[in-house]
Amino acid sequence: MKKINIAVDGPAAAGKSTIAKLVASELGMVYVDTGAMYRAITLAHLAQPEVDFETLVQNINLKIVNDNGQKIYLNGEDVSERIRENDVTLNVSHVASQKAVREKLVGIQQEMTAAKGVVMDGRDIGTHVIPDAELKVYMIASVTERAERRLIDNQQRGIEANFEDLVKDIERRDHLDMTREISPLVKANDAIEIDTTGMTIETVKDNIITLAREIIEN
Ligand SMILES: Nc1ncnc2c1ncn2[C@@H]1O[C@H](COP(=O)(O)OP(=O)(O)OP(=O)(O)O)[C@@H](O)[C@H]1O
Ligand SMILES: Nc1ccn([C@@H]2O[C@H](COP(=O)(O)O)[C@@H](O)[C@H]2O)c(=O)n1
Repeated sequence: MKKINIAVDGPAAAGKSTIAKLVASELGMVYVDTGAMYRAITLAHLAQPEVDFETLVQNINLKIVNDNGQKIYLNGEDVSERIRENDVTLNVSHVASQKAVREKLVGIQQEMTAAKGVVMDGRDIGTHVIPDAELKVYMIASVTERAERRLIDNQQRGIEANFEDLVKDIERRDHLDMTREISPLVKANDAIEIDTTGMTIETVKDNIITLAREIIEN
């Protein structure tokens, strides 16, 4: 069977991680959530705001473990849940705009995808990390639907949230991610756009599996 990489990009809370995880599991591929990596560096920055980004990333120990999903360890500590909290979410787009941070993480991500067989989600996967990915998906949904989904998500994780603040955060983060100088969020020319507004998780997953199987089997 042909081994492929799948890039899933799109704005905040569009459903990228949920769908990427399910697709990877069904196709026996490895799932990688790159947003978690930027969040982990943000956590390290919040602990040492006086350290410049170049020094910070040189001295960081980031470990990604695929264990029915993804776990992320920062300097030996499992921070998979901690990185979802509001202080990290508020600061992550600023940290992700730094050249030293992007160079470090894109390098790690390209190593992870070199042997193929990866479903990777993020903002610059199809445009910069794996521009030769066999399948690229650009996933979008209306801001209100994304905020409603994230509200439920946060409530389930025990993170304080309200709908209006979530709309503002999603719009603010999308704006920063789409207008930054290095690798802004943009749809790759050869990506297939899927608007998941009003679609179930199952339907979105099945659509991508169909697209992937066509490539794998031909
Ligand atoms: N098609 C869908 N229908 C309904 N809910 C969905 C759908 N896709 C995802 N969700 C839910 O929306 C929430 C946000 O999804 P997810 O975390 O996968 O988005 P994301 O694009 O990876 O977000 P971020 O980039 O901010 O990490 C999750 O709780 C997920 O279960
Ligand atoms: N490839 C990526 C992935 C993420 N980012 C930045 O991280 C933030 C958090 O990502 P989530 O997917 O966990 O929401 C995101 O808002 C981006 O600022 C990135 O730059 N590139």
